[in-house]
Amino acid sequence: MTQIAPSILSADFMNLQRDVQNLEAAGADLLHIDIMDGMFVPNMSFGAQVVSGIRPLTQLGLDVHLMVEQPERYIEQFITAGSDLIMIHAEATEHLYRGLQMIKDAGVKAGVVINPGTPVSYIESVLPLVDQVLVMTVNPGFGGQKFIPAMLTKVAELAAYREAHADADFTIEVDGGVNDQTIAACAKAGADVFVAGSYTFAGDLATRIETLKKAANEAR
Ligand SMILES: O=C(CO)[C@H](O)[C@H](O)COP(=O)(O)O
Ligand SMILES: [Fe+2]
Repeated sequence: MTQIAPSILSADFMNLQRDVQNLEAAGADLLHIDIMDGMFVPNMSFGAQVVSGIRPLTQLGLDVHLMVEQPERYIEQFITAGSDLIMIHAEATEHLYRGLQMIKDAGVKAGVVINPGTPVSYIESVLPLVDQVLVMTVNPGFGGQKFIPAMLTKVAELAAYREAHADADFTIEVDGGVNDQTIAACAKAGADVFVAGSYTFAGDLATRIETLKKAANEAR
């Protein structure tokens, strides 16, 4: 099933409540929330307080992308803040399995993320545990970057793995440079959840979300 997850990185932070509510009214399926620590990625965004602030404003699931070194230090905060799904980068911790287990033990969905330079084989041992795999289709840290088409082979590899393993029960998400031109190839490769920040906010929200959904569904 296609799910469009607008990233609030492209929202107007001084009018975040308005933008979150407009996204829900416009037909977004999830809210993608980017947390950047200025260490794992060369940019900072905001912390768990913002997730707590958003939580009572919307019924949408909060899809939290932690671009943070040693994310296990902050997992509890993001659970308490009301995240529905917490994703940690495979490259950011020596204790990937432990981090994912911490999230699952709290009854929250857990996701693993891989950077453009990280192969699917690196996360194979955690695939039976996770609810979502996020394939970065840009180098993490900034919105508005160009989609990297070579990442599609990883999406297809994950889709084939899921097909072949009865114990695999994860959605495949793509993040970075997703727009009306790039989404079809992602859907064809097997992605289910599509993050779109700059594209969604560059026009009428409902029209853009609908355009993305239609292009993904037609490509399947
Ligand atoms: O994780 C991210 C950046 O690291 C963002 O989710 C992503 O870049 C979305 O922005 P855009 O759709 O503008 O590429
Ligand atoms: Fe993201």
